[in-house]
Amino acid sequence: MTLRIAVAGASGRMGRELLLAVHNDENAVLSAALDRAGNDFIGQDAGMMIGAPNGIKITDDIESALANSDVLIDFTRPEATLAHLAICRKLGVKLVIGTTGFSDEQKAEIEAASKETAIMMAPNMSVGVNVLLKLLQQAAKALDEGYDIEIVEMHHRYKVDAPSGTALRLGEVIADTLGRDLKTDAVYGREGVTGERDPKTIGFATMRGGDVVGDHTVVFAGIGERIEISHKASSRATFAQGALRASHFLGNNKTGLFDMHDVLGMEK
Ligand SMILES: NC(=O)C1=CN([C@@H]2O[C@H](COP(=O)(O)OP(=O)(O)OC[C@H]3O[C@@H](n4cnc5c(N)ncnc54)[C@H](OP(=O)(O)O)[C@@H]3O)[C@@H](O)[C@H]2O)C=CC1
Ligand SMILES: O=C(O)C1=N[C@H](C(=O)O)C[C@H](O)C1
Repeated sequence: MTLRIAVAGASGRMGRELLLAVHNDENAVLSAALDRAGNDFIGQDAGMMIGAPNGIKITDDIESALANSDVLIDFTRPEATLAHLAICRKLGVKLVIGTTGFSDEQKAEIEAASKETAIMMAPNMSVGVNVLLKLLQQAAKALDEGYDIEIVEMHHRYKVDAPSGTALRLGEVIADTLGRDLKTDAVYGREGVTGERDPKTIGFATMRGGDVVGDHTVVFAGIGERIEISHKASSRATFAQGALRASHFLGNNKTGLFDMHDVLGMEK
């Protein structure tokens, strides 16, 4: 069956990559392209974003755009994703959410909506990062005592949220594995006379610059040795391929909240 996929934030960095991925998928068709009201590309042919006109005009009319769509792929901003979510919920359109930077309340709203339509949400849709999340559980179990845990991430100069959604997920997985609570144990950057490191903390360091697609490193630092586990994305195509895979996965589910481990068939 050909899946009808709508893309939100169509003129954005991920939006363009998603348009290309859908264009190249013989089992999917672009059903709509959305962008923000006032965006320069509203009314233009979405295919122009990838040099292949397709007759689908970029629109800010969410409801009309989604009326003939099976799935919406959304890599935008939290407030936009929630506006799209409300319409997806109403129309029963499935949703792949790549947006990061949600508050706890916003995440709860997404979870509630998943009782009415199927949703896949992941801060990082690359296969590599989702394998890294699994490796981390093993490493954290073995390195619980005597190793300080720090998470370092670097992204391009245009990124608006920090730490990255992926870095936060890495921290959550480590905290869950070790029975710790990231809400109390996270330290987001250090400055001045900080005192010695509290062993139960999980530190985060954020760098921004240039065109870095997405680098993440988890450091387990002990006395006499240090383990570093890294993932470096060199192209956004890896995220778009994950989103496309997730869209097809949702085709088989009516409701529920899923993550990339479900999509990839990896053990929970
Ligand atoms: N899960 C994953 O694997 C990945 C997640 N991401 C996340 O995806 C999101 C987007 O990243 P990126 O593509 O680089 O960002 P961009 O800024 O390049 O694109 C965002 C798009 O969303 C649109 N937008 C912004 N606000 C609204 C709004 N209120 N209503 C409708 N549309 C809106 C923007 O329009 P305008 O330009 O007019 O503001 C733009 O087209 C981020 O949260 C990022 O962290 C990124 C890569 C991978
Ligand atoms: O904004 C980005 O670019 C990215 N955001 C995601 C995040 O916040 O983790 C994933 C990826 O690293 C790129």
